[in-house]
This record gives sequence, structure tokens and C-alpha cells, in this order.
Amino acid sequence: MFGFIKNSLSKTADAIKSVVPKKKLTFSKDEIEDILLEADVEYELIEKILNETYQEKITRDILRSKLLATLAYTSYKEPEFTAPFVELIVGVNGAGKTTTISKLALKYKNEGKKVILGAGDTFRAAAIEQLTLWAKKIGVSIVASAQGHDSSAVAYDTIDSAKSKNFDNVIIDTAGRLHTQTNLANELKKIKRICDKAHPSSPHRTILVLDGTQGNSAISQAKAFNEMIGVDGIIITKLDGTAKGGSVFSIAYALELPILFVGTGEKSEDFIPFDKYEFVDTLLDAIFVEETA
Ligand SMILES: Nc1nc2c(ncn2[C@@H]2O[C@H](COP(=O)(O)OP(=O)(O)OP(=O)(O)O)[C@@H](O)[C@H]2O)c(=O)[nH]1
Repeated sequence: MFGFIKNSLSKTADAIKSVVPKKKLTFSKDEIEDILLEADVEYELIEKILNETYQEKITRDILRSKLLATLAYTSYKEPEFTAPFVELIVGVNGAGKTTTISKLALKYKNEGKKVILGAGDTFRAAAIEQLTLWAKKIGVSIVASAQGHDSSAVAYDTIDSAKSKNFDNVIIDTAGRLHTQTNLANELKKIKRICDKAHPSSPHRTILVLDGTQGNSAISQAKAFNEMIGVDGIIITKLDGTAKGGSVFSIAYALELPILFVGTGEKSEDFIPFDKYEFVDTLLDAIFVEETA
């Protein structure tokens, strides 16, 4: 597990190396500012961290506690629910929603759960086809309609089917783009209402999928989705392909939302739960030398 986070942060660690050629025991505030900027932590958050730090020499322990504090919202508590557990997956096109749904589905399947997917991005034929292919590949059920059909109807049918066949998990894909932003907001809100109609109190979890390679520029997009329908947690994809690993701090801090999982590659297995301690310690390992007793 630790290796996965380490691998997915390797590009970020390389970027840090460019400003810290030699690891040390302590750093000045200016050095820490450069390091965090290089890792794509947002400037305001860096300023906040440094303004709250009174020591001139910053040790691993000091930075560790500051970074962990920015991830204070990362613990997620599953709500009480009656099966099936319904999840709505939202995010812009290309963020990696389809791949992420397959990863989540495989995780549940490997836990012995019965999983069904709903191909709710009816705006794009390719999205329906791609999700259908993934469902086949990992061996889970899917409800899919033709392009242009009502996405809420797909959500309803998926939940209905799950209830009648005693499925444990329902994962519903949604459109990342429609003709206008208002259309998208209305469609997502409608899907949410219909889920509740099909299975009261659902969706139990609305997850926003964010492309990790976008770094901090994903924040405004994430805020827009959160305002549109209310997000419960975030999955960050493609962390393996970016030097912007530090943006995870700014995203979690700006949105006050937990990071649930991270995508660490293109395969369905490349998916790990986000552990804030591992994440912070892996990043710190790239900066500080180990203290010898
Ligand atoms: N390296 C890497 N690539 C990923 C990860 N997640 C997704 N991808 C890739 O990102 C690209 C886009 O992902 P898709 O899941 O196909 O997303 P999409 O179909 O373009 O758009 P949506 O499904 O609407 O998000 C694909 O080439 C995926 O293989 C990840 O965690 N790491």
C-alpha cells in the first residue's frame, strides 16, 4: 500500500528534488515556500501555513502537523443506509469518471458485493459504450440505454433492478458536460431527486472525480459541482502522472471535503483509499532526511 502512494507521488517528489537537491533536517520558511509551490500547493494555503508557524527553522514534525491540519476533513463517515448503497459519480469529461467507476466497482466486487452500474451519461454514446465494456471486463451488471435517453430514467431503472435482484452497490455515471452549465445542473439535480424516489435517502454518496493533473485549477470546477448538487467526497485520478501532488492539500482544504480514493494508474486495480498519514509522510520523505537517534 505504502508503495502505491510512493509511486503515485514519484513525479511530485522529482519536482521537489529540483528545488531541494539535498534533503535536510530543517528548512527556512523561504525554502519551504519554494518546495510547496513546486509541489503545486496553492499560494494562499502556503502563506497561511507559514504565517501560522512561529519557528524560523521548520522541521519535519512542524510541517507534518501543518499539512495534516489542512486535511482535517479527510475522514469520511458512511451514512446509515438500507441496501443497496447508491453512489452518484460526477465530474467533467476526461476527468477519468468511467475508469474510476470500474475501479470502484471492482473494489466492491472483490469485497464479495453484488454491483450494478448505471450508464447515466446519456449525452455521449461513447460514455455508454465505454462503461458497458468495463462492466463486461470486470464482470458486473449494467443498465444502459441509447444515447439521448433520459438519464434519470437510467438511474431509476438501475436502482429498481438492484432492489429487485438484491444488489449491494449501485454506481451511477452522470454527464460531465451538456449544452449549457444550467442544463447540467438541472440534470444532476433531477437524477438526485429520482434516486430518492427510487430508493429513499439515496444517493447515499455523491462523489466528485477530479483530474489530478489539473492541480489547483480543478478547485473552481470542484466548487461549481459542490454548489450544483452537493458533493460528499472526492476521488483524485491520475496522481501517478503528475508533479502536482501538493494540490491535494489545496483541494481538500478549499472544499472542506474528504479525499476518498486516489487513482494511481489506468488499470482497474490502480486504486487506493486515501490515507492522509501515508500521503503526508511520503511527501515529507522527499524533503527531510531521516533523523538519527
Ligand atoms: N495514469 C492514469 N490514467 C488514468 C487514471 N484514471 C483515468 N485515467 C486515464 O484517463 C483517460 C480518461 O479517463 P476516462 O475514464 O476514459 O474518462 P473519459 O471517458 O475521458 O471521461 P469521463 O468518463 O467523462 O470522465 C483514460 O485514458 C484513462 O485511462 C489514473 O488514475 N491514472
